[in-house]
Amino acid sequence: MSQKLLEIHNMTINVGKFSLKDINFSMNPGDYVIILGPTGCGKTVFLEAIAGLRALNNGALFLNGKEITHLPPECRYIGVAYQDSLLYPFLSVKENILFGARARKMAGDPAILRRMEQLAEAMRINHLLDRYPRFLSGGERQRVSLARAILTRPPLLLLDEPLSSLDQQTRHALQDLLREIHATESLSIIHVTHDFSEALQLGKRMIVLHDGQVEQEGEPLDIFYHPATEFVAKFLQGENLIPGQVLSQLRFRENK
Ligand SMILES: Nc1ncnc2c1ncn2[C@@H]1O[C@H](COP(=O)(O)OP(=O)(O)OP(=O)(O)O)[C@@H](O)[C@H]1O
Repeated sequence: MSQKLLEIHNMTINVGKFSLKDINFSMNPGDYVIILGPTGCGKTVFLEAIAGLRALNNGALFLNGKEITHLPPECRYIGVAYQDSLLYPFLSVKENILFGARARKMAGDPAILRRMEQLAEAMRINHLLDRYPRFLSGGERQRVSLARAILTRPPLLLLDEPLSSLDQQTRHALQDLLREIHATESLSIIHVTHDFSEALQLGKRMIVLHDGQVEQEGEPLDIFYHPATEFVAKFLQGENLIPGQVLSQLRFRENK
């Protein structure tokens, strides 16, 4: 059997009055997994635990078969991009993209500089390399943030609502880009969103979280048509997608 990329065994995390309870999860290399759920259900805590920013109260994490439960974030080499692109305002686009490489003393390596240029072209930001973040649009900032997160080819990319502060047109363009780079860069992605139509556009697999627990797991469309619990049914009903619209969105995805 092939090696799992990520395995989570009985993960429990208590933060204040909230608990992420006894999560079991695994993914294969190349998977694009969506974590969907309402505000406050624990999506960010889930990602932060994988990134190493939250300690577990119970359970264990494995990356490529190696236990990482107690490994600090900088030793996990996991890429992360957030809703707010969190670019350094005093660094140019080029310097922002190279930031992680600089921390790992790779920024002067000609291979990394070539990789940065090739990525900037793939992300359609090669004309922006000398600009500073305050002179970029929201969509351009997110492209830079994604390029920075994947520059050093992380084994896993974590996306925490990276598109939710963008207007609809920019969001759709970035969804196309994410689909493209997932394939061309052979990325493994966990993408947190509370937007089911985004899940439908991007993920082959989806986990619905509710109050710190996995409520349902499966293919997005399958979950839409066969919600396992009343909560999932009501949550997806709230998306106001009628089945015809769901199918047309899927056709859009398959035609791409
Ligand atoms: N440091 C903390 N102290 C106390 N409670 C916390 C802390 N961090 C997070 N929480 C709580 O944990 C719960 C889960 O938070 P989390 O940020 O993971 O939710 P989320 O699903 O990502 O929500 P959203 O979609 O709004 O970003 C929330 O109730 C939040 O208030």
